[in-house]
Formats: sequence, structure tokens, C-alpha cells
Amino acid sequence: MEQLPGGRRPPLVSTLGLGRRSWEVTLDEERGRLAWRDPRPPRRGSENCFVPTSEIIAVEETEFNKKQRNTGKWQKMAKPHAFTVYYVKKARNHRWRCSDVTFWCVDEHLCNQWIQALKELLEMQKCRPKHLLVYINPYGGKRQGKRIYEQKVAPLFSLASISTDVVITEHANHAKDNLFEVNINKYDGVVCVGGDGMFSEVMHGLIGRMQKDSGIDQNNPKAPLVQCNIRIGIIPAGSTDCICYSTVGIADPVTSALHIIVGDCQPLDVSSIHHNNTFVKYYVSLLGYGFYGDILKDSEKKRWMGPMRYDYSGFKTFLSHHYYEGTISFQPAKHALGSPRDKDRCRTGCYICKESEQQLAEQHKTCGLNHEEDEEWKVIKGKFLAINAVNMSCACPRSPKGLSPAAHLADGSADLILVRKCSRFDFLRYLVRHTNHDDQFDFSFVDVYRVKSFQFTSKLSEDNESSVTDIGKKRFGQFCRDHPVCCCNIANSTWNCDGETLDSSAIEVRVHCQLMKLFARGIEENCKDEAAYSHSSVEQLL
Ligand SMILES: CCCCCCCCCCCCC/C=C/[C@@H](O)[C@H](COP(=O)(O)O)NC(=O)CCCCC
Ligand SMILES: Nc1ncnc2c1ncn2[C@@H]1O[C@H](COP(=O)(O)OP(=O)(O)O)[C@@H](O)[C@H]1O
Ligand SMILES: [Ca+2]
Repeated sequence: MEQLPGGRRPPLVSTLGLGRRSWEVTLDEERGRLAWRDPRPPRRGSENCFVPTSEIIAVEETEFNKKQRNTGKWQKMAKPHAFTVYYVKKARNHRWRCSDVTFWCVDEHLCNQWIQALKELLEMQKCRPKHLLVYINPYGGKRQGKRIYEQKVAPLFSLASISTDVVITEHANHAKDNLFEVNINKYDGVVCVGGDGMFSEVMHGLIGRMQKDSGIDQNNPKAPLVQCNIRIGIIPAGSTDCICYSTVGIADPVTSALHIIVGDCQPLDVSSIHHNNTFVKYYVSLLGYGFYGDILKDSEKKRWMGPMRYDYSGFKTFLSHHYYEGTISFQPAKHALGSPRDKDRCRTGCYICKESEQQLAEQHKTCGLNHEEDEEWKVIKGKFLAINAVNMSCACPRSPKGLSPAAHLADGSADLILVRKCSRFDFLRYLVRHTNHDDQFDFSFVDVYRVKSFQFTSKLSEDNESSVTDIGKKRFGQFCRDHPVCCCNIANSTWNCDGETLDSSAIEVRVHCQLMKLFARGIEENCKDEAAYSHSSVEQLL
């Protein structure tokens, strides 16, 4: 076939049947779209439709079924040849669905030419995964992980010719441990079916494996970590599904499966947590002390309640109104272009995250040389109801704008939110603002900073100048029973680290810019207005 400069082929244009009528169908490689147009003069209800080729899921030769052939005209003509194109249809609220359109023609050769051209185009999309390793947590969220995968996700992977090795986890850390053993190079990505805790496990397995294979000591808080290029896909089947919601815009298994199929790629900042030069954990969404730590600790005892446990423990923790004393020191993220009070949000193709990617590339060229030790540290002592460090907005169904709506997925910084001791009423006002359009940072008792690293020491551990083991023993102490009204406490809180509790309260945290990648593209600006994807009028004509 004739080729254009750059090896591209000229558009393939044919008149094909769609329903009962003929349409002009164009496959334009250069513009990257499959379009079909009603050639008759425009009238109400008829539309031009197109699908970006990057969002075509599959193409299949189709048997015209009896029902279609037995209606009227078909009986009089030669047996038509047909093919079906499966593609991503964008619905409201960032939801994606698999839609399809069947074209037919009498000429078998033409039909095959179309199938061949579309298949070749799909083959050219090198970012698409062919072989995936899937971990399913059967006990996450409402315990529907296995059913969700089998009924909603597996059929789509099979349609897209993706082969899978599926592991249904049998215990906590099964997926993490397994990732240290498998031949990871066999796979184009790892999929986790579950909640944020399950994602965290898979991430620890992958990042840990990567550092081990590269001889990096994770216990060294200053060690430059090796980027993890194998992408993770999240099929949400957990209780909060914050990481999925904040990176896709919705927690919906079919939408996530389609993002995996089309081979999306979203870099993600990961923070490392150390205690006394010992590696503790990584996190990508929330590291919360005080309010969110206490909710998590209480909710773990109520796992049988499913996702409702967070509402129950949230209410209880709100009523307890405990505050914690400690010192927080941080290094502001001077490199970051944005601020936590920005009105603009991190969206698909975010220029701030792109800029960080370039800075990172420069840094790699200079062999990771930066002078962060010399940069200033700010120190804040106080009594806090909550200390939240978020690497991303932490949007979730409970709070669609999240804990820090302007946080970026991949800018190499975290937003550190300090909620000081205040009245219950004020704390409630603060919480309610996570669910409406008002600014949750516009309170005298709330401060927010964009940081690249921070440290926290609770007053208790400062007073004792204690070691990890001392802190470990004391943190399970009880809240002050003598003064229930004053809400003071003689214990430490717990850190909530992507939904997992941490044992050490004194910690050192560092953001690693774009350490890993997801099968996602960030939240898209709403593109529902583009007639392109609206196929409804075509459906009316059929
Ligand atoms: C009066 C109404 C106030 C409502 C305030 C709601 C604010 C909710 C913000 C939630 C942020 C969640 C950050 C993400 C945390 C998850 O990593 C963690 C574990 O998730 P999973 O593994 O899927 O269970 N979830 C939580 O810590 C639950 C927090 C729930 C708070 C009510
Ligand atoms: N088979 C299993 N049995 C028990 N726990 C598991 C299993 N598989 C994974 N886990 C653990 O369950 C925890 C919660 O999982 P997650 O999928 O995040 O559910 P949820 O969102 O309901 O918390 C994770 O910490 C994970 O390590
Ligand atoms: Ca970030």
C-alpha cells in the first residue's frame, strides 16, 4: 500500500453499511481517528462520529445474525460481510464504557481490508499491555473483588487479547511477597483488584523488588531510588479507593479496565517513610496522624462492617476530639511551580507535572546531584487535631475534591496540612468543606504547605528521647481518662499510611518525584461536549 512521509498510510475511505444505511467511513492514521459520516445533507438527528484510534479496544469479524438478515432487504442481497469495532465511549463523570459499532459491506475483500488495517493500527500502539499479572484481594471492600474481576474486567481483557496470570491472595502480604519472586520481565504491568491497602502492597512489592535488583539500600533515607517502570493498574474493589478516584476521576472497575487496555500511563510521586535510619513504608495518597490515624486504627477492629466502618469510626473519632502535641519540621518544595491554594487542578497532561518530569530528567543527567541538605527547614511546634501529608488530592467518593484539591500527582511534592487544636464545631466546619465548594484551608487553625520532605516527633517521644521500641510500647497507652472533656492525651496517635497503620510515630518523610507509573491518565477535563463521542444519534438511526 502507498505510504505517506513518516511511514504513515493515506486515509482508508469506504462507503460501508451501518444499520440500514450507507455511511462514509474513514480510517485516518495521521489524524489518529476512525470517523463515520452520513453522506446525505445534514439534518436534525444525524451526526458525524469519530473515535480516536488510541481508544479503539478491538476489532472483530462479525457474523450477521439471523435477526438482522431476516429483516426486509437483507434477504434479497448477497450475504453481507461485517466487522465490529469496540471502542471507548465516554459517559458522564469520567465514566468509560465499551461501546461497539458494526459496519458491513457486500465485498468480502473490502471487509477484510478494513479488519486488517484496524488490526495493524492496534498492533502499532506499543504502550498497550499484552500480558498482565493480576492480584485479587477477595476480602477488600464489600468482598466483591473476585466477582468484579471475573464479570466486569476479565471479559474486556479477553476482548482486547490481553493474557493474564491471576493470583487470588490468600493472606495479607501475599501479593507483595510474590512480587519478589516472580519473573517480572514477563509482564507489561501488574493489576491489583482491591482498595488502597491492596495497591500499597503491590506498590511495595514492585518498588522493593526494583531497589533490591539494583542494589539500593531502602534503609538509607537519602538513597536515590530507582524508578519503577512497570505500570500498576487499579481495579477498585476496596473501601475508599482514593488512589483510583484521584487518578482516574471515578472508582469504577470497567473504566479502570479500559484505561489499562488502552495503555494509559500516569507517573506518580511516592514518599518514603523512615524511622531512625530504618525504612518503614512508602505511600502515594494520605499519610495522616491524629484524626485519620485514629479513624483507621478504630476501623480495623470493625472490618466486618465493610466500607461503613469508616463512617462509624469517623463519627466516633470526631466525637473524641483528641489532639496531639508534637514538632513538625519541613523543607518547602521550592522547585514546585504550584501552590496548595491554587484554583487550577492537576488534570490530564498537567503542565506542572510535565515541568517536574523535565527537572527530573535534568537531575538524572547530573547524576542526581542536588543540594537539598543546604535548603532551609521550617519548624512548627503545636497541638494538632490532624497532620495530613498528601501526595495527591486524595479525592474519593466521600470527598470528590479531596483533602488538598490542588495537589499534583507527579510534581515531586506533597501538601502538608496542619489542623491545630480548635473547637469541635470549627473542626466540623473544616470537615464539611471537604464535601462542598468552600475552601477548607480558609480557617485560622488550618495551615497548608507544599513540601518535599518533613519530619515529625510527638511530644511524648521528645520527652522520652526514646528509641523506636520505647515509642512502640507507649503508643498503645490510653487517652487521658481523668480529663475526658479537655481531650488532652497521654498517648501517641497512629499514622494512617495509604490505609495501613504505622508503628512508629517519629518519622522522616521524603517525596520521590514520579517513582512509579499507573495505567491511568489523570483526571480529564470534561470533554463530554465534544460531539465526537456522542454516538446516541447514530443509535437512534439504527
Ligand atoms: C461531615 C462530613 C465530613 C466528611 C469528611 C470526609 C473527608 C473524607 C476524606 C477522605 C480522605 C481519604 C484518604 C484516603 C485514605 C485511604 O487510603 C484509606 C484506606 O483506604 P482503603 O484501603 O480503600 O480502605 N481510607 C481511610 O483512611 C478512610 C478515611 C475515611 C474518613 C471518613
Ligand atoms: N487474602 C487476604 N486476606 C486477608 N487480607 C488480605 C488478603 N489479601 C490482601 N489483604 C490485605 O487486606 C488489606 C485491605 O485490603 P484492601 O483491598 O485495601 O481493602 P479495603 O479497601 O477494604 O481496606 C490490605 O492491607 C491487604 O494487604
Ligand atoms: Ca505530588
